[in-house]
Amino acid sequence: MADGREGLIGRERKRRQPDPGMAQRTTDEIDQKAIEAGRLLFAAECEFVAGATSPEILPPIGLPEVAFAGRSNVGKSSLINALTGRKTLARTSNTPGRTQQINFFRLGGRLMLVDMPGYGYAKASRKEVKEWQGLATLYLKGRPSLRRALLLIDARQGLKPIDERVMSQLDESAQSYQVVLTKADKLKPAALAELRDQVAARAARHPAAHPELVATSAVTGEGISTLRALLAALASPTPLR
Ligand SMILES: Nc1nc2c(ncn2[C@@H]2O[C@H](COP(=O)(O)OP(=O)(O)OP(=O)(O)O)[C@@H](O)[C@H]2O)c(=O)[nH]1
Ligand SMILES: [Mg+2]
Repeated sequence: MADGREGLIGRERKRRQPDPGMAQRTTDEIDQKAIEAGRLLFAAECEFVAGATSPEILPPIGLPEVAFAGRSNVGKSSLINALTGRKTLARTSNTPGRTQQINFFRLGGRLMLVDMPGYGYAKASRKEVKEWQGLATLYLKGRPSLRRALLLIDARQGLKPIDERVMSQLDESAQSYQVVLTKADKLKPAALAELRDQVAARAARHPAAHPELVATSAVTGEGISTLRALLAALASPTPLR
């Protein structure tokens, strides 16, 4: 299936079976419902609300938040654009380190999408790198409204030592996170399947990592409806002011 729903279906089926309220529905109907909930959420209005360069100007706690984190150039901003179906909502660039602040996008009054500055970018001045990463770390560690961090990994590069360090940091702060492969269009299906297994096995050693791994492409749309469905489950059920 082109949008990578297979993984979701397998695990959701296991997880949802004991729920007595679901007894009358088939598992496929439930999966379709999740996909539809994701479609609906991401069809809603999405607007830029704030760009924070220091902890004092983070927007007030409100909506549940999902942060897009990962190395510079991994495709964080592109994934936000692909999910929301808006090409230029988050600024993307060929130049690593483009997103230099934490950008907040309010989706349908139900979820805040948070575009993080990338890590592992060597060219910026040391002071700048320290400042962005200080802010990012502070945000990831101490934000009560952060429901999940998505840790993006470039499918062409796989998990790097710096990603593992970030994962360990998230484990230590008990911040739930989920690995998302990006640029899946760059790999042949067999190589992608192998990478998925490899990364999933490594992620399984990290206590705060969510077991589900999603492979995405902002170019082909692979995995986008699956990720929308997963994020819809984290959103506020009703719009908040
Ligand atoms: N082939 C392919 N290219 C992608 C994909 N997603 C992003 N890119 C490209 O990767 C480059 C970086 O994308 P961005 O979305 O700006 O990456 P980022 O992680 O936000 O980068 P920083 O903000 O600098 O940390 C751009 O040239 C994108 O066009 C994808 O799914 N497939
Ligand atoms: Mg960016």
